[in-house]
Amino acid sequence: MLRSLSRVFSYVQAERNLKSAVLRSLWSAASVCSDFYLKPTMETKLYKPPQEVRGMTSLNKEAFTQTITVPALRVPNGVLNKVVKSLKKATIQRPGVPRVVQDEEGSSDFRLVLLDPHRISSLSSFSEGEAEALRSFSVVQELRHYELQLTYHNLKSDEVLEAVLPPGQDVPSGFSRVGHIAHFNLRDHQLPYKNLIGQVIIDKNPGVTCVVNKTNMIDTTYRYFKMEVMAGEENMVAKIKENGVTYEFDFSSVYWNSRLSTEHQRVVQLVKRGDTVFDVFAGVGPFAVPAARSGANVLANDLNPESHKWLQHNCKLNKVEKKVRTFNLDGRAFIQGPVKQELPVLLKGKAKVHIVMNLPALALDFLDAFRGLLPQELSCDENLPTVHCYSFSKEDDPDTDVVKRASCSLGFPLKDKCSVHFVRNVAPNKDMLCVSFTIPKEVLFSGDLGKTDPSEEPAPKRQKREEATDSSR
Ligand SMILES: C[S@@+](CC[C@H](N)C(=O)[O-])C[C@H]1O[C@@H](n2cnc3c(N)ncnc32)[C@H](O)[C@@H]1O
Repeated sequence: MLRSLSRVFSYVQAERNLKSAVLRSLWSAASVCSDFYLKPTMETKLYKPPQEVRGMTSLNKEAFTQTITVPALRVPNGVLNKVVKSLKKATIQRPGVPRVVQDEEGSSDFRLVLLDPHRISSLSSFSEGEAEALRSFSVVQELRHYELQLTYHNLKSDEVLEAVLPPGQDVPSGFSRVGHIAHFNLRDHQLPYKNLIGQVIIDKNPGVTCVVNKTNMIDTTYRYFKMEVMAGEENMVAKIKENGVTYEFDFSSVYWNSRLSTEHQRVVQLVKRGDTVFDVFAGVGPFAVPAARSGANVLANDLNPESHKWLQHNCKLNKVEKKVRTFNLDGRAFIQGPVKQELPVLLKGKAKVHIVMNLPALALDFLDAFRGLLPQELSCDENLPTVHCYSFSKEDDPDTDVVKRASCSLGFPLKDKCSVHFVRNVAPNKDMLCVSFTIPKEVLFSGDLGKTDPSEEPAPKRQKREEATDSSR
């Protein structure tokens, strides 16, 4: 909010120096015409808080206050709205700063329209369209100086952070948000300012009440990052909506990645009413819950007891607890237990069976759990389950890489019998992909784990399993 208005200096003197001939002709009809040249200091200071704030580690909002000078136009009330509309790109655009203020000469018939000094340094700065509009509304061609007090509240977060952090070092530019929690991956040089950064992010982002820094420590099994609160409340239980479904979970102890929402939706759209979904690495339910809402029967599993707890919670929250059976098992035990038990009946039915395996760092290695899962006498060609298995790849040809590794784990060549979907680039030279295929009957019913020859080279390099710096998990 504009705090104080100081003096208005009127520059009402004959125009001598308009640069553009076009503008000159547009404006020459007027008797009084002035040019407005901002002193360089005015221009450079406008969006930069005072030097004293440099190096501040504890936020002192008052230190950011400064008075700046901006150009202004005195406009009759009758045409005010039209003028503001015509000058949309020339008016000052600051959070909490009005574009129109009282006329300091005290006339209630006029208002001052504040202009952006980066755009308007003289009358000749107006575009032809703007100048034409001013002329048609008979606005007197005179630019005034207006002294405006800018405070911390009028600054954007990157302006505050650029002013505080050491010059030349990058400020944290972006963050991800999960409900009320903003999470950062701060660099070492930013750590001394972590409390201040957190407070600024809370102040400048409505709805953010907790800011955390994800440390480089990832829980290797359950895939959640260790994090510390930089500012705000310590409440880590987030409530979010993804594709119309509400989830709640403790962000500090389970896996969640908002960047997977499109992928969750893509897979769930393949599921029809009456189908069965086995979600081997279910997390807090972003495949399982919407699939159940679509009318599928779901068996969802996660090894992390906290994920399992929130998975159950989310089933209740979305009223699908009767459609979802939850398990707290290792993925292999889930495949060789509940999946193995349910499949024989499902194979005889018409409804499809989907098996989702989203643990990209390791899921391909779990595919061997399907080898000989069912006895030979149940062998059939119909209605074999479809697997959607996720993987990271750092190879030049990631599609070929994941197909090779899936084939190797299954002990069966999948080439030409699967599709690969690119999910997202998670780090430089590191992609996340989803390989989808029908489990070959030779795999599911072989009864012999060692006999089948994949007839393909094993992957040249094993994926490095842990990437502490990988924010994707
Ligand atoms: C990448 S997350 C995916 C979660 C969820 N499907 C999603 O898309 O957001 C992988 C999940 O697998 C779980 N997990 C890790 N190792 C596991 C294992 N051996 N067996 C079962 N679940 C496991 C983790 O706890 C985590 O919730």
